[in-house]
Amino acid sequence: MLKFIVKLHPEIAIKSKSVRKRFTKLLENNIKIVLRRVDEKVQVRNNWDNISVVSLLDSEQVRLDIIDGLKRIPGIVQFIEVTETDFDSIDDIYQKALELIGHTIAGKTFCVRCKRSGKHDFTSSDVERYVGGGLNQHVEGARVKLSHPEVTVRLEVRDDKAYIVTQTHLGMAGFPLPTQEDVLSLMSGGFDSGVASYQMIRKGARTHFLFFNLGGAAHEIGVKQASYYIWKQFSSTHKVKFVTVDFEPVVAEILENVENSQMGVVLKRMMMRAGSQVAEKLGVQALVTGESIGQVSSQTLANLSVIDRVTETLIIRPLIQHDKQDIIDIARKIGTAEMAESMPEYCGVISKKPTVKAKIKTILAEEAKFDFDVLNTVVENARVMDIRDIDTEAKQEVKEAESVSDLPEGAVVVDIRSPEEEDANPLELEGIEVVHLPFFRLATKFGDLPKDKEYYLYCAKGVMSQLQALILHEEGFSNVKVYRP
Ligand SMILES: Nc1ncnc2c1ncn2[C@@H]1O[C@H](COP(=O)(O)OP(=O)(O)OP(=O)(O)O)[C@@H](O)[C@H]1O
Repeated sequence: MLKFIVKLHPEIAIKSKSVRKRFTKLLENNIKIVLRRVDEKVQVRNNWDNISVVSLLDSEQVRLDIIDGLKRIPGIVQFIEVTETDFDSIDDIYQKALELIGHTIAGKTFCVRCKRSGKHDFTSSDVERYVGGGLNQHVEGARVKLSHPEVTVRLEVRDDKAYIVTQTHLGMAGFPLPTQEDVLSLMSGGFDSGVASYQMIRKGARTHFLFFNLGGAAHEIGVKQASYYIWKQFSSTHKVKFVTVDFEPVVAEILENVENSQMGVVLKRMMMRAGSQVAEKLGVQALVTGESIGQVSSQTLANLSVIDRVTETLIIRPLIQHDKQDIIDIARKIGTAEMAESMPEYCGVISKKPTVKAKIKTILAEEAKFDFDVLNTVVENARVMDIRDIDTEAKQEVKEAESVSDLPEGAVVVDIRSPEEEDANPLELEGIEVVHLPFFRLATKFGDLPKDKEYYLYCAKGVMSQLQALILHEEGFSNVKVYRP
């Protein structure tokens, strides 16, 4: 039996009874949805102070999948893994503790904490002393230290069962989805907008995605895949929309009419205007961007203030004070960094000397030359899709092989992982030709491979391989598929 206990987030625990009830109910439901994909009979119980998860599928893979699932559900700060055991005496509890957690205290200071409920002829302190004493004596280098020990061994005795905490895991924290109102995240696919979207999901806001296509087909593919990935990883319990607005006509109008140094701010204001209209259509109250103070010369307070004044809609900038390195670290942790690194960026407008001190009067004068029918038309023609269709469409476009036996005769597998990843986990496929071409070289080197073969891209998670295959298709390489075992 696998058992986990999801501790209640301290920020949820201090809420009023009715709010706490609503939050924990949502969390319970989300846990059920995610974990039923691992074990459809998983038992999830809301015990008010915690939520317990039990699976009778006693396999290591199921255990790892449950841990992975719980780590990707907003609103979970911490969860513990527990082993349940029967006992007749305190010594039975000690023996089981020695077997399960003895190795975790070797060479360390530790203490034992026990909670007890039910009728027993011993107290919880008796258990702490007996188990602590035994471990102190029999585990190499382990030493009891009651204040500030390196490891705390946690036990619970409830009636005729004892529970031993074998591991503590950290979750993504935040609040359960959807305890906050919906938001619409402006996604450009770089490090920032991906992390900003993740931060809003983490805070319990159902996060829809909006992409302004400035003219790069490969960029659109990249942003769609990155958005789908973020949704699938952290908020797949709730359906969201992905919206594409064709911004090429708006860019053309800006290039033609707006003074060079003001183009960047005007483009952002056009995005906010369009974003507000799309948000209204979707019934969403706030826009999210990945902007951060001083990150690029145009992201100054003066410019952000002028950008804000274009709309009444709330604009949230979760990364406003983050350093770039922090953002990249988070992107790496959540798995969007490689996608951001390989995102074919498309700027649309490039100013030689972009203003860092936009003035509302100057901007309004520039915008007076702009034909707003162009903006209204692109918003009217916005394509709103269910985010799940991104994957369906991608799978229709790029064929997949799920095992070596699916690979046709003469097929070549292209390992697109980074050299470090390849070294750590080499890909060995008997009888199949494997070529190594890291994803960041595909754009420049794929064309050099012989044209008469079929290529199956491979990466660890199957996300980058799909993204890169779609981009290569867009570039005319129809002989590219995905190998996703
Ligand atoms: N084509 C676009 N579609 C949707 N949103 C966009 C687009 N371009 C920019 N944005 C929004 O504006 C923010 C700032 O964009 P900008 O290009 O100035 O900075 P950036 O550092 O390149 O952002 P990112 O790392 O997110 O690509 C982005 O984080 C995103 O929220």
